[in-house]
Amino acid sequence: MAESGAELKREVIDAAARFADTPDLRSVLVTSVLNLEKLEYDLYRGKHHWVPRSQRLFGGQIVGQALVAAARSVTDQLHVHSLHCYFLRAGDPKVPVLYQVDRTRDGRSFCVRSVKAIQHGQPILTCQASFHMSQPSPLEHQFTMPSVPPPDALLTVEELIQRHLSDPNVADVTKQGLNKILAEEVPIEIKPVNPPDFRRHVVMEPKKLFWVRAKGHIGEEDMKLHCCVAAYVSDYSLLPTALLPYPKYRAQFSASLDHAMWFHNTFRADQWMLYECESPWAGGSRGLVQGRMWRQDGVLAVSCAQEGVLRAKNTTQSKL
Ligand SMILES: CC(C)(COP(=O)(O)OP(=O)(O)OC[C@H]1O[C@@H](n2cnc3c(N)ncnc32)[C@H](O)[C@@H]1OP(=O)(O)O)[C@@H](O)C(=O)NCCC(=O)NCCSC(=O)CCCC(=O)O
Repeated sequence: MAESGAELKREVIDAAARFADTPDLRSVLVTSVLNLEKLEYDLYRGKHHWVPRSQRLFGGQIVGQALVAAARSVTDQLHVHSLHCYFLRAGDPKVPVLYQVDRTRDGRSFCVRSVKAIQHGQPILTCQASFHMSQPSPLEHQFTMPSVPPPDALLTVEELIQRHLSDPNVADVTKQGLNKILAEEVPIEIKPVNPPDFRRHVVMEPKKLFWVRAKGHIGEEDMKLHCCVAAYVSDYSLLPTALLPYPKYRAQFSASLDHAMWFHNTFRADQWMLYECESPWAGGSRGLVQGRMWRQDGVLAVSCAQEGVLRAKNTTQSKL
């Protein structure tokens, strides 16, 4: 006998849930990158996963791991509400990073941790993270989420690249660059709201919107873990927002200098969130970028801000 539509739907949902619980489908961010090894009291060691082509460690990985180390030293009643980091030295992908936690202050409702990320005996990042015991408040407001198509209606970056590559007029050098992007194992999925200008011909406003989520399953139990994953995700593709108005320029050297985040509401980093990125200013070989992550139901989950060094070269200048 044919199953009813509702029964069929239920079966599909159950199968998807069983599938999602299978261990090997868990996000590599949870099983490996953010799964720090404890060496000593308040001392941890992290593993690398994806290393950018710059061959310096991805800033989001270092921030995410530093937050894991900080979070391990606070009780379950405390929730991370902000962090402030400086990237002091390029991370070396050939050796692991150690994370040393200082229990800076334990207050009644707030508590602060300072984390030093260390390689070759020197700090590569300092991070201060603050945790708070939830308190009710009559003061509540937020901006309104931008109105954009839902993720189901959009293509992933990989699908957009494949579509672009199927155009026979694409230059070989562009093809090589795009194939390199396809080969990278970034543990994040992205669906741009406006298809990117792969040929970089168009002057654009320093603003972009994309849906983003961690690849794989995380589960809903551990909110602190979702914040650590969001810290990882938040550094990806944020700084390049400052380059959108300058298609004739290529960043010869770019690296994030600092990174700050504020966590406003609960969210799941393995579910689509809208990342709204904008750069209000660039100058003096630096650029400021700000980001907001929205839950699909319109709740503002995370805000972040970052300054980066951007040393740009005009690619259209004569080589004579
Ligand atoms: C920012 C710096 C480099 C600053 O250190 P510093 O000793 O003051 O270094 P520096 O003098 O700036 O030199 C760095 C480099 O820049 C060169 N340079 C210096 N001045 C100029 C110039 N005027 N024009 C062109 N190049 C210049 C220098 O010769 C240095 O080059 P070199 O490293 O020697 O090959 C350092 O603090 C650092 O490396 N911090 C860590 C930054 C980092 O690793 N951030 C995280 C990774 S970036 C990221 O994850 C964003 C990903 C975004 C994405 O793509 O999605």
